[in-house]
Amino acid sequence: MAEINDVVYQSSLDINKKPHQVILSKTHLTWEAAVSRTCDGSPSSEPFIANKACRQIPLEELIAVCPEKSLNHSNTPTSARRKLGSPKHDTPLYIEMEPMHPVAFSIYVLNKTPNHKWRKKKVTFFCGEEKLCDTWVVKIKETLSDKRFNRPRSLLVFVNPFGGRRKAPSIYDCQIAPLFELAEIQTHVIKTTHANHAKEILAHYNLRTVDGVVCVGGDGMFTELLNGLLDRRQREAGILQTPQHSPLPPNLRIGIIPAGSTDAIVYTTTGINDPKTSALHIILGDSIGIDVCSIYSGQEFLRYSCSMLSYGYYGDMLKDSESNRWMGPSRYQLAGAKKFLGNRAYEGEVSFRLSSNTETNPKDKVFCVSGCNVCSFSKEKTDQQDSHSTDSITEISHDADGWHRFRGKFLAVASFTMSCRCKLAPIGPSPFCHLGDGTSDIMVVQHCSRIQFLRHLYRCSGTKANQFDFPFIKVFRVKEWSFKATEQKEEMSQSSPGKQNKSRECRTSVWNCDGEVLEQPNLNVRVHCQLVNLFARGIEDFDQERNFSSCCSLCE
Ligand SMILES: CCCCCCCCCCCCC/C=C/[C@@H](O)[C@H](COP(=O)(O)O)NC(C)=O
Ligand SMILES: Nc1ncnc2c1ncn2[C@@H]1O[C@H](COP(=O)(O)OP(=O)(O)O)[C@@H](O)[C@H]1O
Ligand SMILES: [Ca+2]
Repeated sequence: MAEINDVVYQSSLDINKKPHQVILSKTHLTWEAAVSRTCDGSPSSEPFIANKACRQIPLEELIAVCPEKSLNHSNTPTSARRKLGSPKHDTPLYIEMEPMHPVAFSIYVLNKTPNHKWRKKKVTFFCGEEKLCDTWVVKIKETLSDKRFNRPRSLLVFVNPFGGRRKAPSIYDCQIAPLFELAEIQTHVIKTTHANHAKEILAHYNLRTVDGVVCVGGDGMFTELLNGLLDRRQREAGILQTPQHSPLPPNLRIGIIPAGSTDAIVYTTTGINDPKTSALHIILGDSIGIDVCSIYSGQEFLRYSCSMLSYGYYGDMLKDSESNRWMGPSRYQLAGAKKFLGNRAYEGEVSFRLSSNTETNPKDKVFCVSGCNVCSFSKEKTDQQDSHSTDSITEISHDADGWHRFRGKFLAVASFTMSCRCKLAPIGPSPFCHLGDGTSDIMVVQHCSRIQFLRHLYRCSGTKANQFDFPFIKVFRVKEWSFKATEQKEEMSQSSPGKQNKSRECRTSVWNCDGEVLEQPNLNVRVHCQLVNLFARGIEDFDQERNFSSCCSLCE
């Protein structure tokens, strides 16, 4: 076994009835078969192949440790109540046994499976005596509670019983609560009774008693928590929510257990929409800073958002879908098809300030991954005011103040502050968008034929990342932007002028903001780099995962 630094505790313990030397250090739990033996039982002259008999677990991946109350040394489950007497007895006879003192403990280790799905794996250590077992459990728990692991001990959980397929309560009770219990996380669980219930509670709750806030629901429910925490923080700090002020970050991390319709935020921050995976990210204390947009209508603050904000096609689709909430997630497909057939274009002007990160752009083929360099070294963190030159963008007028303007008739205008992966769009409608670079990707779909728009939508649902490669689509990486709808005009009916048949045609759409309708068409939006932290780590490199899962025979 390689030399291990910072040893906290070590002893010989049995795993699968074989003696092992087990070492707890400040960073790892390591075990190695104590004596290697050949097939005939005699000591081997060859050392064990490292990955067959030695296992090293980084403590960041240790989910929990528990004494095994029902195991004795010979690995036979026993019971405190034992059945006696002959099988002929109608009523079995029981005698009370002394409760068993645990002589074994189990650890639950993170098991990364393909497609970013996480599960737990159990390894049991037999100690032979109660005292040694107690010492091991205490030592491991003490080490894991070190601040550097940043694990939550107490959580406030909101369950939205009306989100998605209405399964949030059963998902929480059956899949998530047992995991939190295993990890000894205290929870205060609140089942919401109405929209904005969670936000109301967050306005007054004693947040010092918890280490994080969790929602069991969709993107809309997450956005409620995001707004609740940010509003509270600004109010307490006396920060005005105006376009001239920068919001302060909340002190708590947010966790999302997916139980909504789209679940784009969870998908984009963990790589999958799987409730147990999300719970494990929370238990292990993962943390990632994500960008948040503040949205205003003139000077009036409207709300915060961190995924998709879109006008025209996706706005109309959302508004239409609201009356069909009973359909669950498929309401979006029906409304999407209807609005596609309408092929409605809206006139307006998009203006924006480009990102200071000149080396990146929405088509640069650089995915945001866990530990992403673009996010880590983003210049937007320092809130730089200078935008780089945009000489290559010819159709756009630029002002001396760094603002660029783009006027036209649009089928859709959308800003993506993260790639917004979801089942419908597996690498996201803006695949190279970053979680924490301080920018949003603005997409403008100019008026085009249905077949052209369908080709764009179809490409969004694929994995080639070529949905922007059309002449009628423009994309920009920006740190601030605004939209102004062209003024409505009252139109006199040309067909029957004598009847004075005035018709006011609705020429504006609505905004789809994380699945909520914003009725004000004219918005100004600023991106705040990594303003909130989530219990997640971004999408991990897949090769790394494959290497991990084949590391050890004990794991198989
Ligand atoms: C040929 C048809 C192909 C269709 C591909 C369409 C691409 C879809 C891109 C969807 C982007 C979703 C971004 C996330 C939005 C959510 O915040 C929002 C609300 O999510 P929630 O219902 O709260 O989970 N959902 C929707 C559909 O607007
Ligand atoms: N008990 C409730 N009844 C009705 N609406 C609720 C309730 N709790 C939360 N909401 C609202 O439901 C909206 C959608 O919830 P969400 O969990 O995102 O589901 P979905 O993904 O299906 O839209 C949220 O914006 C939230 O404000
Ligand atoms: Ca971003």
